[in-house]
Order: sequence, then C-alpha cells, then structure tokens
Amino acid sequence: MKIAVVGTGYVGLVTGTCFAETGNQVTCVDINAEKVQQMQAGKIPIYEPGLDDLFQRNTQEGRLHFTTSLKEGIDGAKVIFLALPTPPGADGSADLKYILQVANDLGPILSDYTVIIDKSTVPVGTSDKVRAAIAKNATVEFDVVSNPEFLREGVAVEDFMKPDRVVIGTQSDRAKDLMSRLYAPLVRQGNPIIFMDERSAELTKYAANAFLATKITFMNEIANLCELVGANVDEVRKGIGTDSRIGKRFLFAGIGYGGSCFPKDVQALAKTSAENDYEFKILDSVMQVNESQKTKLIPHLAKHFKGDLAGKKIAMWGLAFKPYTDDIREAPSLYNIDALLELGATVSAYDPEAMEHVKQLMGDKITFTKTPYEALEGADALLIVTEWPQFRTPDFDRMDSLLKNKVIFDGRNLYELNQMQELGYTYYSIGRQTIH
Ligand SMILES: NC(=O)C1=CN([C@@H]2O[C@H](COP(=O)(O)OP(=O)(O)OC[C@H]3O[C@@H](n4cnc5c(N)ncnc54)[C@H](O)[C@@H]3O)[C@@H](O)[C@H]2O)C=CC1
Ligand SMILES: O=C(O)[C@H]1O[C@H](OP(=O)(O)OP(=O)(O)OC[C@H]2O[C@@H](n3ccc(=O)[nH]c3=O)[C@H](O)[C@@H]2O)[C@H](O)[C@@H](O)[C@@H]1O
Repeated sequence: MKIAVVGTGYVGLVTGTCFAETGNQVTCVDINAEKVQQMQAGKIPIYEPGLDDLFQRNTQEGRLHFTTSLKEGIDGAKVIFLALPTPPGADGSADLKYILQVANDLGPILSDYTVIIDKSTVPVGTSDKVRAAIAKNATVEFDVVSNPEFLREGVAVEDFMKPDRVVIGTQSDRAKDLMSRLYAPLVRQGNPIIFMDERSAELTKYAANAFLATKITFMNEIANLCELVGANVDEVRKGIGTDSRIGKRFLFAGIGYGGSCFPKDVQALAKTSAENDYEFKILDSVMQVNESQKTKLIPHLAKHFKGDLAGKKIAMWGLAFKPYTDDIREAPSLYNIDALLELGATVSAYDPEAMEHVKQLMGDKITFTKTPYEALEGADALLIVTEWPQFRTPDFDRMDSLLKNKVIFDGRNLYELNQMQELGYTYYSIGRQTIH
C-alpha cells in the first residue's frame, strides 16, 4: 500500500519506518528542510535502539522516502498519517494549529478517496475539526480516522511492531477495511485491533497516559509514606505488583515522571475536563505531586550539607528523562540542575546520549564529562537521576577514590540497601530508609 506520513518526529519516523518494513511504500513529509535533507542522506535524526537498522534497510531497498512537499508526499497515497506536534498551548490545552494547518492544506490536493489518520495525541472532537477543515476544499471522498499511538521512546520499534493493541476510531467500513489490511502484519501475534468511534479512541489515548502517570504518582506517594513509617517501597511494590489486578509494570517510585507526553497529556486531559465543567480532581493531585517529586532529593542534599550547598560540587549521573533516549523534554534532571545552581552548587554531569541537548539548553552553566567516573572527580556527592544500565553496577572502589565524600543521592533506587551499608556509603534513595 502507498502511505504518506506527515511529520517525522518520534512517532512519524517510527510509523513510517515500521510500515515500510512491513512492505509498504512510504513517503514521509516534514517542513523542516534540514531534517529532510539529513534523512535523504541516510542519517536518522533521533536516537532510538533498533530504528537505524530498519531505516537503512528500507531507504536502501527503496520503500522509504522523504520530502518537504506535502503534494508530492501524498501523491497516490491511500492513507495519510498525521504525526504532528500537539504541544500545550498557553492554557494547557493541546495546540491543534499544526494538525489543522495540514488538514486545510490537504483539502484541495486530495485526488482520490483517502483515509486521513490522526496519529498525534489530540483532544476529543479533533477528528470532527480535521474532517471539517479538509471538507472545506475537498473534491473527493475521504475518511478521518483516530489511531492513537502508544509507543514508548527507547523501545518504540518493539512497541510499534508488536503492539499490545491497536485502537482505531472510525465508523466507516471502507476505512476499517483499509486499516485492518495495513495493521494485519503487526497484530498477527494475537493482539487485537479494537475498533470504536473517533471520540472514544481520542479519549482512550489520554486515559491511558493519565492512568499510567497516576499509577507512578500513587507509588511515589506510597514511597514518601514508606520513608516516614520505616517501610521499603521496593518490597511494597513486589507485594502489590504480584496481584494480577494491579500488575508489575509502571510501579517504580522515583523522582517523578517526565518526557514529552505524560506531563502535557495529563495537563491537556485536565483542561478538557474543565472545559466540560468537570473537575478531574485526581489529575490535579497527580500534577501537583509530580512537580514536588522531581526535586524531592534536594532538601535531603541541603540538609546533609548543613543547609549550605554553596561551592559544593555535585556529580549528576543521567540527564535524559529516562534511559535509552536522548530526549530531555520535562526531564527531572533539568529541575534538579536549576535547584542546585540556585543554591550555589556546581554540577558536573554525565549521560550516555543526552549531553548534547542539555549543552544546547544550558551552555556552560554546568560541566559535562566523557565518562561517569570523570564526573565524580572531586565531587562532594553523587546524584543519580536516570537509571541507565551502566550506572547499576559501577566500580565502587573507583568511585571511592574519586568522590570527596562517600555519599549518594539516588533518585532511581539502583542499589540494594545492604550493599551500600557494607560499602560504607551514606545513601539516600526513594521510599527507603537512609543508610548512614
Ligand atoms: N514522542 C512519543 O513518544 C509519542 C508522541 N505521541 C504524540 O504524537 C505526536 C507527535 O509527537 P512527536 O513525534 O514526539 O513530535 P515531534 O515534535 O518530535 O515532531 C513533529 C514533527 O512534525 C514536523 N512538522 C511540524 N509542522 C509540520 C507541517 N506542517 N508539515 C510537516 N511536518 C511538520 C516537525 O518539523 C517535526 O519534525 C504528538 O501529538 C505526541 O503527543 C504519541 C505517542 C508517543
Ligand atoms: O504518549 C506518549 O508519548 C507515550 O508516553 C509514554 O511513553 P514515554 O514518555 O516514552 O516513556 P515512559 O516509559 O512511559 O516513561 C515516562 C516517565 O515515567 C517515568 N516512570 C515510568 C515507569 C515507572 O514505573 N516509574 C517512572 O517514574 C519514567 O522515568 C519517565 O520519566 C507511554 O508509556 C507511552 O505508552 C505513550 O505512547
């Protein structure tokens, strides 16, 4: 099938590449000419494990193409995916200007029946707006379908190629048939395509993200309580996660959720609720708790150094909002850096993938090192922000020789308490007792 994908951010690029991998002819369209040139030259603009191999194979075998021209990109396409940004507007609601602009542009250039698919995360009712914007100038029949994306950065290819489910919002049999054929190779593992109306599909996406953000936040609050009552959140997690009604995943307490999606989508769902005169109280609490959770270790740090962090050098391990990505959008690291600098500390940071992005944002406000150990040289303490696997089993002897003090503030609970006790560290973590 011939497919067009408009927008080559995370979702567009993964969608385009994976559908090329299942044998389709895919053209990706982006207004960013530099990015398009880069992709035409065989360079992929994001770091995502496994994506580069698929990208190279499909471009070299002639199934994956790039252009800045919408008209050229959709020529002959039976389906057009819109994978455009939906950033928060000034009031917290999702800004639809990118989607509606492209919908306006599509109307006059559609030349045959086409299915236009919203892959972006969009508020309830957007498919009606997209339909109306296209219809203004369209001369052919078309359908608008909501097909939210559930991939996670870092494991995006796996999530896309073996989805738990595919949600498709449409009431058109013609669109259903096309979508079923397109997704058949991906759902052959037995995981379902769930058809529903457009509004339910749109809300499903926000409900999923808000539920997961709430699940994490609930565990962060349990962790805060654990610290006060002398319990261990990791034991509590195992204790409840084994209940199949609760499930083991997304129960890891830490220094808050970040990324380009949970924060913006929780906020947008709260906004949709407010617009419909409904006060979604849980969401307000989730946002509030997450905000303070991100810098939860800073007061411990300040207290440890007797309220005076001025001139203290803090080593930071991890900058990306989570491992296996270079994405720093809403990353807890940024909030911690700001808080530390505000208190007069200096920061030397290491991250395997995300340092370049932080450098662009912060310039020389902090220092960046080539290895995690170099960040420790002469540091007064280590603050762990992202759970990259290489931080899990470090050379503690080498760490001892580099750190000024044997003290670790761990926002991701990487180490066992008894191990830290045996090694003689002062060890602060989340939802567990402090080791002195
Ligand atoms: N990043 C993620 O992990 C996930 C994102 N989503 C949702 O998918 C949507 C897209 O997200 P990302 O891929 O992260 O976006 P992004 O912001 O990384 O990339 C969007 C791309 O669209 C391009 N673009 C903007 N206007 C354009 C136009 N008029 N024509 C062609 N291209 C245009 C930009 O140049 C950019 O390359 C958002 O609604 C997001 O909430 C959904 C699931 C996962
Ligand atoms: O809509 C989206 O864009 C995507 O948002 C999330 O994916 P992503 O933001 O890539 O990352 P997650 O793995 O969900 O992690 C989000 C944040 O939650 C934190 N987290 C996650 C799990 C956990 O147990 N504890 C925890 O603190 C992570 O550290 C990270 O900061 C969802 O998991 C995807 O299903 C969804 O498609």
